[in-house]
Amino acid sequence: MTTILVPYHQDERLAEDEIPVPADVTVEPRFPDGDVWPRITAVCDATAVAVAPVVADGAVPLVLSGDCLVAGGVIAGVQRAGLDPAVVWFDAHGDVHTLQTSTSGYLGGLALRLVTGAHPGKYADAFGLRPVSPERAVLADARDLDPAEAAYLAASATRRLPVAEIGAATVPPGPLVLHVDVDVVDAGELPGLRFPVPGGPSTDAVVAACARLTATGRVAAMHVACPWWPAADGARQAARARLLSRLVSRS
Ligand SMILES: NC(=[NH2+])NCCC[C@H](N)C(=O)O
Repeated sequence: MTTILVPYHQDERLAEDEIPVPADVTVEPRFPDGDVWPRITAVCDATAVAVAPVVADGAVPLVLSGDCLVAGGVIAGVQRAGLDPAVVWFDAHGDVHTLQTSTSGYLGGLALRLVTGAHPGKYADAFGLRPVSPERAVLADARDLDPAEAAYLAASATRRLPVAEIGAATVPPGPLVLHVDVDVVDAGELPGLRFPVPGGPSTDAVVAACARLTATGRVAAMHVACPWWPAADGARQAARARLLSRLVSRS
């Protein structure tokens, strides 16, 4: 397995140990000056450049970043290797806002919607992502939807499933990209998240769902997004390292 670290939240570089995992490759994009969108898509493009050769070699890259928006880069890298993946999106949130519906302005809250084709001029087109059709995207958990997101999903082909129901038979056929925002895990087990949501599945349940999908042999790449604040102390840092190592090994 090749572990690719993308130590960014949007265009902000994270501190050295903010994603405590040993990495084979660290992605360092070259940023244009100015607007945040070309800077975000520079991260996605550099991620795709790192992912594509690993997939083309028949290996499964594991990408770790600080930000859900990196998912598009992972998917684009898998596409550059000649595959047409569906997406399983583990997240406490829907991430299906548009610039018009977001009430917070947090761009990570648009991430899945961007991957499925929203605002292509700002995102997908900039790094050659072919948007994933909404019926080839499944939301795992997404227990904290804003009203506009609930309205969109009620009419969308993107399905929502509890983590316990995620498995070979319930996800789309063909190759898969797994996107796991660590905030899918119950906030009580993972303090210090940017957008904590209680009432979620345990770490064990999330790791088991990822393991069920890995066992299908259809996982082409995995992205673990860590939108958390810097760890407040050593115990919290150690807990994060344990979570990531379990997700990486899916056991
Ligand atoms: N993947 C995430 N952490 N998303 C957080 C989104 C929170 C909220 N729904 C918003 O759009 O502002």
